[in-house]
Amino acid sequence: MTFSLSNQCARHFCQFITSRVPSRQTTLSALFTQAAPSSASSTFHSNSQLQQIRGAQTMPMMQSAQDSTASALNDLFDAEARNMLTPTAIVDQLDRYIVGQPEAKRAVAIALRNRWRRQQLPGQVRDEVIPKNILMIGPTGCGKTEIARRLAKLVNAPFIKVEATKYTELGYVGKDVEDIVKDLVEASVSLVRQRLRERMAAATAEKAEALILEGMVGKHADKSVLDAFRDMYRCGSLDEHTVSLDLPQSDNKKMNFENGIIMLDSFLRSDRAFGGSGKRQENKKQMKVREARAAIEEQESEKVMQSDFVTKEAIRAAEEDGIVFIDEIDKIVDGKSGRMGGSVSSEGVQRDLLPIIEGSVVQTKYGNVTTDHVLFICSGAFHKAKPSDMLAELQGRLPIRVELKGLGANEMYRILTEPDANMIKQQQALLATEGVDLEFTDAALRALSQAAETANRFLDNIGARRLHTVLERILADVSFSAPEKVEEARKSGLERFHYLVDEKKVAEIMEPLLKKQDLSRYVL
Ligand SMILES: Nc1ncnc2c1ncn2[C@@H]1O[C@H](COP(=O)(O)OP(=O)(O)OP(=O)(O)O)[C@@H](O)[C@H]1O
Repeated sequence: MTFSLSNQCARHFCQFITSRVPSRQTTLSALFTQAAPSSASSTFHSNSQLQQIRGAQTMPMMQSAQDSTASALNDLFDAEARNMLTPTAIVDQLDRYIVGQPEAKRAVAIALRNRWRRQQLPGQVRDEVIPKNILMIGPTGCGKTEIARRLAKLVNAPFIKVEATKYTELGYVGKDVEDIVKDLVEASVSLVRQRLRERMAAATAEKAEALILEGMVGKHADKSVLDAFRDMYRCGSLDEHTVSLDLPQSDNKKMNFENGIIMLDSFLRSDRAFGGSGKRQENKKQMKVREARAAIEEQESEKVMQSDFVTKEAIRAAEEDGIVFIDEIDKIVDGKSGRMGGSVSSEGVQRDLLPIIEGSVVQTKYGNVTTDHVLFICSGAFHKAKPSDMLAELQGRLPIRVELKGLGANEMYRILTEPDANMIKQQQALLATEGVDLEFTDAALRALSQAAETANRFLDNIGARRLHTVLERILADVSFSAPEKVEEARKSGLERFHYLVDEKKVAEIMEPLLKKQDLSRYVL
């Protein structure tokens, strides 16, 4: 079995050998069949020779892996970072992604801060404080969902968006309103799992490293040897090398969860087993280092994923931090006829939604979930019905009303150019992967925004979503032919293909389309 060492690693390793372990120099140097700094890689034989260097002491790495895992789990939702999120800081963050709509941003920032304030209160008062839910009123595509979604992301809150029209009065065919809470818990479970994975990444990597190195150099290897192997492991030189590992059984017992503190019993037990003191079924496996790393990391995170901690934390996060965005609430409001979609009473759906928004307990497969402190953000255009047509009780539960403005050409231009990772940057990044340098003149961006606004006026007003269709239209040619264009450019000695979108190009593509409204209905 052979494995490769990159130049850098080889140099690193040689320096290490000569500077730190002169007594082992001959043995370790003999492992290299080739260590010329100019060669692309160095090769040395492994398994049998590795046996020669197995020696003295093992590093106390297990303990540090456990410590970092425990701390990763205990600060899963960045409590410290949340403390810093004042309303001003929240609005500043939202400004990075959403153009304008200052009132709506302020309203959600206050709602979020109120949540934090509530969590600082002593138990009894805390339970009395109910969230002030929000009603966003504004045309389609003006940023209502985006504000709520970004807000949730900012604080890692479980978030779901639902369409009010999907829910029907109890007893009718359709989704049951309780599904809202069930979906929220599912979102919360996914979020907790994802956060755990991210948080445990360092700890599981550390654990994998410790186990693999132990498998390679033995439990009693000299510290200097272990350090040398760690250097090689970290620069990937051992990836293709085979290691024999005593993997823990995957059916580890679930972790316990008591008083909000995770008991890492089973985790520690499995570590002890690796130290040789625990009694455990033998499960020796030969595998490549890179496979072993993936297997250990997966197994370590699965141990936590299957624990009670995930469900308990998911329910807590849904109850305390959950945000439910109910879109098209105006579609279940019809003051005059009291009918929705010709079949089910809109008032009935509103009545069904009420207990969820007011606060009730819903049974889910993960356990009971109380909705008292879930933040509900309802939204609608309210072109026909008015907010005052809603059931009085529902109106009372949505005390914060904010109006969002429709988007004109100027806002469209800002949406195109201002947010982090805006549409233009995205397109440039996509085409750059092919070797295309995409450039827009400022006049082209203005013309494009104007065309989007005109299309919204003549066709349906779909807000900023129109920018996507217009931009796709303008870039359709270069998107299709990018590989060939780059090839041609390279043949003529250029590294990359430059594609300029100027005002003229926008006019050439958009003007004929905007003149033929029948056609633009399909392509824009
Ligand atoms: N003010 C804005 N700033 C930045 N992007 C925006 C803005 N308004 C809309 N967008 C973009 O347009 C798209 C649609 O926006 P969003 O989903 O927020 O619409 P909405 O107001 O919730 O409408 P609907 O009720 O139809 O869902 C999203 O991709 C969003 O990023």
